Amino acid sequence: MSGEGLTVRDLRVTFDGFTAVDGVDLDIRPGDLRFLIGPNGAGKTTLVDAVTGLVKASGSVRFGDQELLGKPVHKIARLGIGRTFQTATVFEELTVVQNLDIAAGAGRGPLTMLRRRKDVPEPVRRALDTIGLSDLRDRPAGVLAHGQKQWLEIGMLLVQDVRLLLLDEPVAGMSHDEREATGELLRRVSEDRTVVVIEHDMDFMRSYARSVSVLHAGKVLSEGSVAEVQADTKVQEVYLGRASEPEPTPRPAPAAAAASVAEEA
Ligand SMILES: Nc1ncnc2c1ncn2[C@@H]1O[C@H](COP(=O)(O)OP(=O)(O)OP(=O)(O)O)[C@@H](O)[C@H]1O
Repeated sequence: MSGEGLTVRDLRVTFDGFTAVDGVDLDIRPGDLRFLIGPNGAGKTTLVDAVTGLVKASGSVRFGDQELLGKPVHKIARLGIGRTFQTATVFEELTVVQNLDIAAGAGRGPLTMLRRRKDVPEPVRRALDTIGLSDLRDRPAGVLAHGQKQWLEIGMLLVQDVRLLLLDEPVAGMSHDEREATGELLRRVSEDRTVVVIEHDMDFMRSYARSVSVLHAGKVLSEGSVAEVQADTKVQEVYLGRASEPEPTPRPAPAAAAASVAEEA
C-alpha cells in the first residue's frame, strides 16, 4: 500500500539518569499492524510517548519524510499521528456521534457540534461504520460497554484522518468476543493506515500481528513475524517461554511509574 511508514533510529529516553529506551531502531512499513511486546518496564509506553512528543528523546523518529523529534505534541498530531491510552478517554455525557463530531472538529463552533444533527458528516458516518457503532450513534458514550468505548476512541482517531495509530493495550479488560471484534477492526483500520499496538495479550498478538518487535530493558530484543519471534530463543528466555513474567530490575521508584497491568503472557 501507499502511505507513510515509521522509521526510528537510535531512540533514547532518559529519566534522571535511568535509560528507559536505550538505542531503539524500528522500521514499520506503511500498512503494517505491528505489535510491541515485552515485560513490564521494557520501555514500550515510553517509546510511544517519545514518538508522540510526550517525553524528550534523542535519535530520530521519521514518519514518511517528516522528522518528529523536537516537534511539540500538537504539531505531531497534525502530521496524522494519534494514540490511545490504557484507559479510554471519551466524553461520557455526550453521544457517540457527538464524540466523533468533536474529534473531527472541522472548524465548527462548540454549540454546532453539540447540537444533535440528522445529517451525519461523511467521515463520521464512515467511522461509525468501521467501528461498528452506527446503531448506537445517539447513545451517550457513558452507557457503552468497555470494548465499545475503546472502539469509539479508535473512531475518534479515524475522523481526524490519523495515518499512524499507536494503541496502548486496546484489548485489556475485554471479553473474548470484544477481543475478536477489536482484532478485526485493527485489520480493517490498517488496510490503509499504519497501526502500532502495545500488547500483553499473547493470544491476541498471535492472531492479529503482521509483525512484532520485542522490547526488553529499553532495547529491541527481537523483531520479525509472529513465528520468527516465537522461535527466537532470546525471547523465550526473557518473555514468552516463562510461565510468569520476570519482575523488572529493582530500582528506585520513579516519579510517575507506569501502572502495572494484568499479565497474560
Ligand atoms: N516519568 C517517568 N519517570 C521516571 N521513570 C519512568 C517514567 N516513565 C517510565 N519510567 C520508567 O521507565 C521504564 C519503562 O517504562 P514503560 O512504562 O515505558 O514500560 P512498559 O514496557 O510500557 O511497561 P508496561 O508493560 O508495564 O506498561 C520503567 O522502569 C518505568 O518505571
